[in-house]
Amino acid sequence: MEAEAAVDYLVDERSKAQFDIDAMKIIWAGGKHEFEVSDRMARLVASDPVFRKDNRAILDRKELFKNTLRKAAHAWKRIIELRLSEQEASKLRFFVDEPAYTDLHWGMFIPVIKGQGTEEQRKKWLPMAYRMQIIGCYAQTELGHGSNVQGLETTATFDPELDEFVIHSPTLTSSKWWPGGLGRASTHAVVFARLITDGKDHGINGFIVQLRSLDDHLPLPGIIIGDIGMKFGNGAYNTMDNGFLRFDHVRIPRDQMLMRVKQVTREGKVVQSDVPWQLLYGTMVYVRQTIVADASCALSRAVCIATRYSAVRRQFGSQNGHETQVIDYRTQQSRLFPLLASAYAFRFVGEWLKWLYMDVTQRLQARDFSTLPEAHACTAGLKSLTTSVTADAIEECRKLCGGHGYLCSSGLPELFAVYVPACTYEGDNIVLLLQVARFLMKTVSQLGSGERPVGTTTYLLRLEHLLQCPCDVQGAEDWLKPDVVVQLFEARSARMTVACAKSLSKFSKPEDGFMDLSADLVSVATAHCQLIVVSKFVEKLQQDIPGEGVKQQLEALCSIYALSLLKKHLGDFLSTSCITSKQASLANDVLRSLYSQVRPNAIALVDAFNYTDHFLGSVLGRYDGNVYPKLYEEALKDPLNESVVPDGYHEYLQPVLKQRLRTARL
Ligand SMILES: CCCCC/C=C\C/C=C\C/C=C\C=C\C(=O)SCCNC(=O)CCNC(=O)[C@H](O)C(C)(C)COP(=O)(O)OP(=O)(O)OC[C@H]1O[C@@H](n2cnc3c(N)ncnc32)[C@H](O)[C@@H]1OP(=O)(O)O
Ligand SMILES: Cc1cc2nc3c(=O)[nH]c(=O)nc-3n(C[C@H](O)[C@H](O)[C@H](O)COP(=O)(O)OP(=O)(O)OC[C@H]3O[C@@H](n4cnc5c(N)ncnc54)[C@H](O)[C@@H]3O)c2cc1C
Repeated sequence: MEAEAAVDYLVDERSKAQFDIDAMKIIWAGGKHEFEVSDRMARLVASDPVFRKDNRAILDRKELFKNTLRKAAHAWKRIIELRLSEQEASKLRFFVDEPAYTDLHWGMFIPVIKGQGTEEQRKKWLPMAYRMQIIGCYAQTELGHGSNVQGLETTATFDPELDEFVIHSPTLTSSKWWPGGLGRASTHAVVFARLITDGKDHGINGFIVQLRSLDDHLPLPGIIIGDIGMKFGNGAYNTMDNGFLRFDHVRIPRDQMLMRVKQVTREGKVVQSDVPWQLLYGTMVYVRQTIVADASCALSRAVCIATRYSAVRRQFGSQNGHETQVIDYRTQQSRLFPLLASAYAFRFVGEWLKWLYMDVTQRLQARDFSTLPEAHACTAGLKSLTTSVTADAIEECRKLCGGHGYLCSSGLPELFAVYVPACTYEGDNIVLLLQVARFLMKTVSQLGSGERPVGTTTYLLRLEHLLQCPCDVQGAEDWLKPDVVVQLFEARSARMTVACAKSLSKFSKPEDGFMDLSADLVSVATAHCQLIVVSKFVEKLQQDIPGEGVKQQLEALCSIYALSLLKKHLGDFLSTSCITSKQASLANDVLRSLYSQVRPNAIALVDAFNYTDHFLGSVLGRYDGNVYPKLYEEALKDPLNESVVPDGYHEYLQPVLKQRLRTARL
């Protein structure tokens, strides 16, 4: 193929933008400093050949894993050499874009010790972990139980004679199963086990357990350990060594029990400290909050690929002598632009959730535990909502790219395979929504007793009004009023919550009601979480938004986000009499005009994510839009094309062909 001059096939598209894209980049990144760090780290990774990732789909598991170890070691080397800050290091790992044991070491092992260890324990273990002299993972889930944490079977029995705990796996189903980084890399784990003293079961607690020798990496006596095997997709999450682990009466010193929530004294007495026992679940709250932030990254990445490709791809019709760009089809817009709007919506709700998490952490330090239930409900619900939408959206983006979306070189199959377990890990999404519903039912039931709802449930204080208020939409333009839209989402959520609470009250045992009504409870929780996302988008727009045209674009996206949800869940809004069918029809007209408003800005709106071609890893999403020659080039690189005649021709193809020839002659 001839060498081509550098051409930007999307230059016309970029010239149509009606807003200051540099200002939007800063909004997306969360600030100037965040933008600068992110941009610098992305370029650093993209320019380093060790971080190449275009061969992942064709490496076998062993090569793939070794390559991941190599990249993680190289990343660590660069972090040390360049003296990167924690923020820079974490961005660098993010742009390396390969699931690895380091995610669990930094993302769960260190946080669990920070959150559940005593001061003394933090002083002992964290410096070693920060220097990576030990590598840790989070070993909670077992073969038999994941969601039901209280059902875990691993035991930690106190032996007062030797002042030790004996960690044991009494059954096959008690084998730890899934922890990332456990299979091959970790030297240590925080293991969740039943605390048993003097024959009494005191429930679940975390214990720091060394798994492998720090000299030769061999498992320590009594430890049976390995990788659980290949997972969904080629490459994808198979760079991670999710592992199994069994204990045969493994002894650890008493001071390796994480003792912030419960302590065991030298005599074997269990002392419950004054912090709520639910702090044992605190690491999950922290990680769920990071997963929400991560959802906007995965979603924006898929949307960036699908949007750029939709502007390049032409099929049918005629536009100034060319066929029509597929992005100009209304059907393409109505599938793509709500996803673009969701990417921005999740970005802002993720920012807010980070703030909420920091707020609850500070309160906990000051021994104010009042906002913990709300933080749990928000992190659980938003983790569930954003990951489910993102996983479905990546698949939708693949379809938006037609046949080429199915090629690995589009980047979408791998993105989907890596992303989709987010609907399961850190809490199955349905199980988490049921937690939100439980919280809402409790909040409503306490309204009569004078308990004031807080934070995201404050709207329930206006319950009487929300149960009967009509929707204030007379003409199409009313749908663009944020207060009208927010009140509508509040009314829908309040009405669904009250209806479910009424149905629940008919059961003599609340648990029976929860079982029977669980599908409705999930819908209630979803409505509440969607309200949170819409409100936080609206609140973001009430802040100072610098940059020409930036606020207008975000306003359009906010309306698209809310109105496309309205369209998707029309049944909820109509059946609760929140809107009339006439109002629904007006909302649909407004959506169409909003799509027209976004259309000329679509490419600039995805450019604002500031993704490098290396990070996107997609021929279809290339910044320059030079899709076809690059697709051709990628095809030629496939190992099947290394020889003109394939391996196996002489054994398996030729004999068949020859036989057909003989048959034909007969
Ligand atoms: C840069 C960082 C990178 C980090 C990694 C980033 C991304 C991830 C990448 C890859 C994946 C990697 C790792 C994955 C790890 C894991 O998956 S770790 C395992 C996670 N496991 C789960 O999430 C299990 C889900 N199950 C649960 O959370 C609980 O068991 C469940 C809440 C479902 C039920 O618990 P149970 O005690 O049986 O519940 P109740 O319903 O009776 O609740 C009792 C009360 O406790 C409250 N509560 C429950 N959970 C929490 C919590 N987390 N915090 C605060 N409070 C909580 C609940 O509301 C009840 O309160 P009331 O009594 O009603 O007042
Ligand atoms: C890629 C990946 C990485 C992971 N990493 C880790 C890790 O590092 N450390 C760790 O400890 N764990 C890890 N896990 C485990 C993960 O946290 C669990 O798989 C997850 O919490 C779900 O639990 P489960 O597998 O028991 O699902 P189950 O609870 O068995 O779910 C099966 C089905 O039952 C339904 N269900 C379950 N309970 C209820 C209920 N009460 N009401 C209604 N429906 C219900 C669910 O909705 C689901 O449809 C990982 C998992 C994956 C996939």
